[in-house]
Amino acid sequence: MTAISCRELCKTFRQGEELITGLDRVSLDIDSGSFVSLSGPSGSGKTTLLNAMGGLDTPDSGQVTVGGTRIDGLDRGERADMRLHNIGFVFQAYNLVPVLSAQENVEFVMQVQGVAAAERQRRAREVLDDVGLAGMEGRLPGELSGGQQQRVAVARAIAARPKLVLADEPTANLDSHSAAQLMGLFVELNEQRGVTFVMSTHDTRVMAYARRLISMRDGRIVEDRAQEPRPMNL
Ligand SMILES: Nc1ncnc2c1ncn2[C@@H]1O[C@H](COP(=O)(O)OP(=O)(O)OP(=O)(O)O)[C@@H](O)[C@H]1O
Repeated sequence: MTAISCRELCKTFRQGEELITGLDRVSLDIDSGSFVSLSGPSGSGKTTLLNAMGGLDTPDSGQVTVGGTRIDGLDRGERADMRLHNIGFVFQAYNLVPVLSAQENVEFVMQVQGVAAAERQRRAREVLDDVGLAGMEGRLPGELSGGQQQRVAVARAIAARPKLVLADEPTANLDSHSAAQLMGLFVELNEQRGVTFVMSTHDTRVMAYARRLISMRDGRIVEDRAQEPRPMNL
C-alpha cells in the first residue's frame, strides 16, 4: 500500500521581488512501512516537501495523497483533522506548549483525539520513558535542554500512535548516544508496528538506518535509491 503519493508538486515563495523555488515538479511514492531519509543541501526543499506531505502547507500545483486521500484540495480544518488522526510530526520548532509539563505536552494530542485520561497518562509515561526522559515528566519545556525538548516532541508524536511519522532533522540537537537511542526507537516502531518514517536529515547517522535514500537539490529529487540499513555502533 502507498502511504504517501506526490505528483508534480510545485511551490514557489516570493521574497520581495525575488521568486524562490521550494519544490520543482516533485513526484514520488512512499510505500507503507518505509523508512526513508531525505537529504540535500540547505535550502534544497526538504522541509517544504515534508510540509506538503503533512498538509502543513499547500503546494501551488500538483497532488498529494496520504493514506489514499487527496489532501492538496482540503481546507485548513480538514487538513488539521487529517493530521490529527494520521500523522506524527517531529519538527525543528518543537512547538511545545511552554506552560505545560513534558507529560502534559505529550498528553495534549491524545486529549484532542479523545483518548481517556488514564490511558493518556499511561501512554505518555511509557513513551517519555522510551525516549529516555523518565523522571522528567513534570518539567516545563524551559527547564529542559534543547535535546530533551526535542525528545518530548518525539514522544508527543509517537504517543498518538500515528501510522506515519514525518520528522525534520530529528537528531539535530542530540548527542551520539541519544541519537542512536532515538533511531533505535524509530526502527522498533517501524519494524514492529509498521509505522512509516520519512526523515529529513543532514546526519549520516540517520541515513545509515534508512532503507531508502532520497536526495534533493534546488527543489528537485536528484537521487532515489534503496540501501541495506547499516546502523552505526555509537
Ligand atoms: N516561507 C518561506 N518564505 C520564503 N522562502 C522560503 C520559505 N520557506 C522556504 N523558503 C525557501 O525555499 C527553499 C527551500 O527551503 P527548505 O526549508 O525546504 O529547505 P531545506 O532543504 O529544508 O533546508 P535546511 O536543510 O536548511 O532545513 C529555500 O531557498 C528557502 O529559503
